[in-house]
Amino acid sequence: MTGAEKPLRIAEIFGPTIQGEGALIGLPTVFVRAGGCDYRCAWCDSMHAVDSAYRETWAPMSTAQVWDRVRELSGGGPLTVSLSGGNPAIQDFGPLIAMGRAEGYGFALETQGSVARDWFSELSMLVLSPKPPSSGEHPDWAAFEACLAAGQGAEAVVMKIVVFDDADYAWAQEVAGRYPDLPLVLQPGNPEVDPAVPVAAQDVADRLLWLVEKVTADGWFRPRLLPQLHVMLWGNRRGV
Ligand SMILES: C[S@@+](CC[C@H](N)C(=O)[O-])C[C@H]1O[C@@H](n2cnc3c(N)ncnc32)[C@H](O)[C@@H]1O
Ligand SMILES: Nc1nc2[nH]cc(C(=O)O)c2c(=O)[nH]1
Ligand code: SF4
Ligand SMILES: [Mg+2]
Repeated sequence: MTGAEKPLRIAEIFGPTIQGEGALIGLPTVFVRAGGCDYRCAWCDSMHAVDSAYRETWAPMSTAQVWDRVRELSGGGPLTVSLSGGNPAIQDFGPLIAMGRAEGYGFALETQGSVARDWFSELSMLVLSPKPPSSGEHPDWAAFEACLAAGQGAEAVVMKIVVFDDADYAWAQEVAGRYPDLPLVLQPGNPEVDPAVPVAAQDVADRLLWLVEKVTADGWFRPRLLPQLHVMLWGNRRGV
């Protein structure tokens, strides 16, 4: 590590796999999962990157070390790297994005929209995923709007809302109405987040069907409804 650079805390780097969620669903990608989060969602499927009990498993890595691993896994790529976590926005991924972009890679980043960074403008896609009532968290809308402003220069900004129940659905409709110009994805929530417990693809499909029936019954034609494709394929296994 050089000079005064603060190491990144990295929970895992894995791939190539496919992007299982949202607007880039199905696209081959390599994941960089940052360790640490300012939220504690009741149903978080990535607690190994959130709970400080796992802190010892997060590797301190320089930007160059992270980049070397991404390059190794992607066989020289280029592809669209997925930055997730935890909340990747609580760390400085600006230098990594600059390094990758210089080699023709793109970057998509998933965040709840609680912390804005100027380097959001360098992203191929900023995915903002404000948390619904079932999460137990309460979005700070001023921070969310700062994220939207910071993402102005990004190639795309998308809102992705997880829906577990009727209250989340009503909340998603209300929030979507406040941001009429944002492309919107609704994703059914997965109540089973233990990596050791298998998830039946049919259960994922059933939860998506519940959501499809709601939006079609309501004549709400704006959102795109997508499952967590990786959960259908691999359940909650880590590293895929
Ligand atoms: C693990 S989070 C990490 C990035 C960021 N902290 C966030 O929440 O947007 C990645 C995505 O997974 C979603 N997610 C987390 N747990 C989930 C679950 N049990 N079912 C469905 N989606 C979930 C989040 O809402 C977010 O869109
Ligand atoms: N394949 C795959 N797609 C994903 N999309 C979002 C993920 C995440 O945990 O942020 C994720 C993940 O963990 N794996
Ligand atoms: S904000 Fe994202 S990573 Fe953090 S606890 Fe919620 S779902 Fe998990
Ligand atoms: Mg996940």
